[in-house]
Amino acid sequence: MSELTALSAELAARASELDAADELSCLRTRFVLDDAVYLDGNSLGALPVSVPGRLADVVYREWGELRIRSWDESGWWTAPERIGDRIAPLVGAAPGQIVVGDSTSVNVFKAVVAAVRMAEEEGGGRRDEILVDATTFPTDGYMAESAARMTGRTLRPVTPAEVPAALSDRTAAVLLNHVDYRTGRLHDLPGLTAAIHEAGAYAVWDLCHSAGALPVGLDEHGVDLAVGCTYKYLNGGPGSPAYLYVRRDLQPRFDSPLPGWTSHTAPFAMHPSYEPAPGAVRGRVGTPDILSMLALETALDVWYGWSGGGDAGGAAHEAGAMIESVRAKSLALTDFFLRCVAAYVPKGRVESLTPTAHAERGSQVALRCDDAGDIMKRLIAQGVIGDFRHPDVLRFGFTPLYVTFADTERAARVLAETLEGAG
Ligand SMILES: Cc1ncc(COP(=O)(O)O)c(C=O)c1O
Ligand SMILES: Nc1c(O)cccc1C(=O)C[C@H](N)C(=O)O
Repeated sequence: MSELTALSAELAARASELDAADELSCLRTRFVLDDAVYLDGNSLGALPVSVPGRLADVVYREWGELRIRSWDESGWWTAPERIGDRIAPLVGAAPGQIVVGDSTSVNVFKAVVAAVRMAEEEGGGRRDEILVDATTFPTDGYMAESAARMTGRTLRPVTPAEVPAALSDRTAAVLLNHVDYRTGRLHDLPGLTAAIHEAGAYAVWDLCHSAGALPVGLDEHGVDLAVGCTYKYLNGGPGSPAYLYVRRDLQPRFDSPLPGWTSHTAPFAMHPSYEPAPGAVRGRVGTPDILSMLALETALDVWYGWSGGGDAGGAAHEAGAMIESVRAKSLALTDFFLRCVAAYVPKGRVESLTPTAHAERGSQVALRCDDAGDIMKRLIAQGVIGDFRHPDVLRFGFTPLYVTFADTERAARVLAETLEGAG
């Protein structure tokens, strides 16, 4: 037996052991998957088995038969806050602080402008600077730039590591990503939020790449505002609505730059003047996108009833406990992937951009190599689905709800064969 074959047999055996011991393994059958290794759940989560049936019921019965009555009778009108409360335990928030709707981009805009307006209330125009993560997914930067222009502030891009030194009594708000979309680096949300507060500024976090993959602790760490999408680790489907978290004590001061009628305290009174609703409702804009929203609601079932369910409080507790289990598996998967890559791929052929320290790692592994675009095409053709991020990054996302250790070993092995074949 060659050295590589022996190594491969050993890693495959280890994968079997890890899969056998995995307490989340029963959840994989709740998703529609095929023979491919799906490592792109950090871009679009897999389809939960329960969603098509639920959507058919929403379309044929709730819309087709009940029609307009469904806004009340089927709970459509209150869906944004109800589903917000289903997401809340996954990001460490008590109920009543998250509203689902719009895209992440739109929620970034609402959150940043609202944060600046709060800072202005306290310090007038003296707080004239917004800090933004210089390494951010671009949409956050574009939105922050527009928010800065609209509020008459200066936008200053800095890396998360530079934030503490960049903070001053001029800082109004700071917009950061919890996990970097390119490298998979997990930033220090507790430490950075504390530093931002120390400077008297407001912290806005983008949770797109962390929610559903690791505990966030929004309430525990005193985060002011947060946003995130639901189509990655929350498996809500393509274009499923995003969410906005506004900490409870800040809600009365949340002054939305997009005060649509559904955030009015009496939307059906059709008043000419705007009076914001109390609570999370204040973060709404227009009519909720019910089909996507109810698909998301069903997709979130996987987090509830994992080990029996119980009452609402018990279910929230259970979802909170499950995210801890998901985090443990996520780290085990990414550790194992890095180990397999180190074993199979010749030294120097790829360079990992993802930190090895658990405290600094999200739920993806990013590998740099010059021919990444071509390599990813070849990988996909062989049933290993990751993605390519310009100019030279191979990105592999690990969704612990449905990715196995056997998948992980196979992905690394196919990657090594592909890299060898590509010369
Ligand atoms: C960190 C981050 N923020 C924002 C977005 C974009 O969100 P949306 O397209 O929902 O506005 C993405 C991915 O699409 C992202 O990765
Ligand atoms: N939102 C996406 C889309 O509509 C099409 C393709 C990809 C996406 C993504 O989510 C990209 C993702 N945020 C990323 O981290 O690259």
